[in-house]
Amino acid sequence: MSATAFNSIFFNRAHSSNKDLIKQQNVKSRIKCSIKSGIETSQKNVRVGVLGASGYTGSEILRLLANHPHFGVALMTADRKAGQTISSVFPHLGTQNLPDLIAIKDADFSDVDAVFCCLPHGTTQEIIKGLPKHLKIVDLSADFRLRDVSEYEEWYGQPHRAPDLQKEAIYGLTEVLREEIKNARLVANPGCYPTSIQLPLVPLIKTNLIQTSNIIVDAKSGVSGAGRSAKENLLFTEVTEGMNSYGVTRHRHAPEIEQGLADAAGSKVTISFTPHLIPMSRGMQSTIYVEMAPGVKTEDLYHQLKLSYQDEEFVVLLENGVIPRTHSVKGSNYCLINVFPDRIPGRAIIISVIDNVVKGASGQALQNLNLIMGFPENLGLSYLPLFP
Ligand SMILES: NC(=O)C1=CN([C@@H]2O[C@H](COP(=O)(O)OP(=O)(O)OC[C@H]3O[C@@H](n4cnc5c(N)ncnc54)[C@H](OP(=O)(O)O)[C@@H]3O)[C@@H](O)[C@H]2O)C=CC1
Ligand SMILES: CC(=O)N[C@@H](CCC(=O)OP(=O)(O)O)C(=O)O
Repeated sequence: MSATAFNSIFFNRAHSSNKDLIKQQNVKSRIKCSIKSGIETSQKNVRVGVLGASGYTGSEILRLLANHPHFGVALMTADRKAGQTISSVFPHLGTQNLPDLIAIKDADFSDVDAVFCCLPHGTTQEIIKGLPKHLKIVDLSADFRLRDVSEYEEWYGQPHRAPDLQKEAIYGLTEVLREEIKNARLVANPGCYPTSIQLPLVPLIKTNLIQTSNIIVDAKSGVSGAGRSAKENLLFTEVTEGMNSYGVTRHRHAPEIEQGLADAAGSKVTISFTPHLIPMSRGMQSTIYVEMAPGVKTEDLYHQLKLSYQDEEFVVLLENGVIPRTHSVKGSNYCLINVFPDRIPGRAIIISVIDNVVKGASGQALQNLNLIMGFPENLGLSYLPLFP
């Protein structure tokens, strides 16, 4: 289908009244956010802001948007790097015709349709609370992921600053909550560990193939998962040639994962979860140990996952026996999964890999904004991985 045909389908579907249609066409004609990516400026008919564009997830959104036929970057913010050009901060994006980085307080959102919010958790609630209500928002931070604000306060150690907005937020695990996301104004994009863990477990729990009482997750992340700001434990000397677990028994992603698994089970679920930092820049593996329901075999888990994801572009069950590797998802929006029999009867081992910055953050965020705006959800995302 041509991009022009997409445009007319999109505008007819998403904007039913003539008034809205004219408004959108005006927005389209005003667009100046040209991008030297082979996609014509005139086709970029949705104006997008990237808040936190000088960070890892913000820059990854910009990389993905370079190949998006409809989303043009109208505005980009930074904190310490406000006032700088994108090519000085990220030379790999310097070929793109992007606006300069500005402080959020100087941003004018009147001509912007949607924002990706790529800001640190804890500061995001206050910022989103102050944004104009016409904006569609995909928030990559953890600030709106936990439905229960008291649980947020317990795990994040500070009061929730936007409890009313929390009620409106839809959790953005795309393959699981697609229909809800389509109608959302504010999407709470999942954390990277929660994405890699829930994608394999939710279908197995929903179909009662595994016990929910004894789930153990051993997960590993590349260092970009911790963001771009300088921290002592992220120095090259601290990270290289070694690995370490962190957040043992108390990582803030545990309640997020348990919330999603409890929704699938219809009852409370508690997991053992230990994350590790390993010396690579991007990538994430979750190795998940589960106890199967009585009479269930590993092949049943495999077939159920195959069935659940048979129509999904980005969640892929590998061939029997093939081990998922982080190398095989680098730079892409894929989640690769496989299931193996444990030597202990009745138990299975599930391995799930993603790129933490793509499917674990910016890629899934783009999938979600595509859905909200009525576009095919894979637009801008059909990259093959960068193996090796
Ligand atoms: N990295 C990852 O793999 C994942 C990250 N996330 C979440 O996404 C969000 C962004 O992460 P990431 O890109 O890694 O983080 P970075 O630290 O790399 O980037 C943070 C961005 O926010 C800006 N910023 C920092 N403080 C403020 C402030 N007080 N007001 C306005 N802007 C501010 C920074 O600007 P400047 O650089 O100019 O100071 C920068 O642009 C976080 O909430 C993170 O937890 C979610 C999933 C995975
Ligand atoms: C390696 C590393 O430090 N990873 C981060 C998780 C990244 C992520 O998904 O973070 P949010 O929940 O903040 O969005 C961590 O463990 O806190």
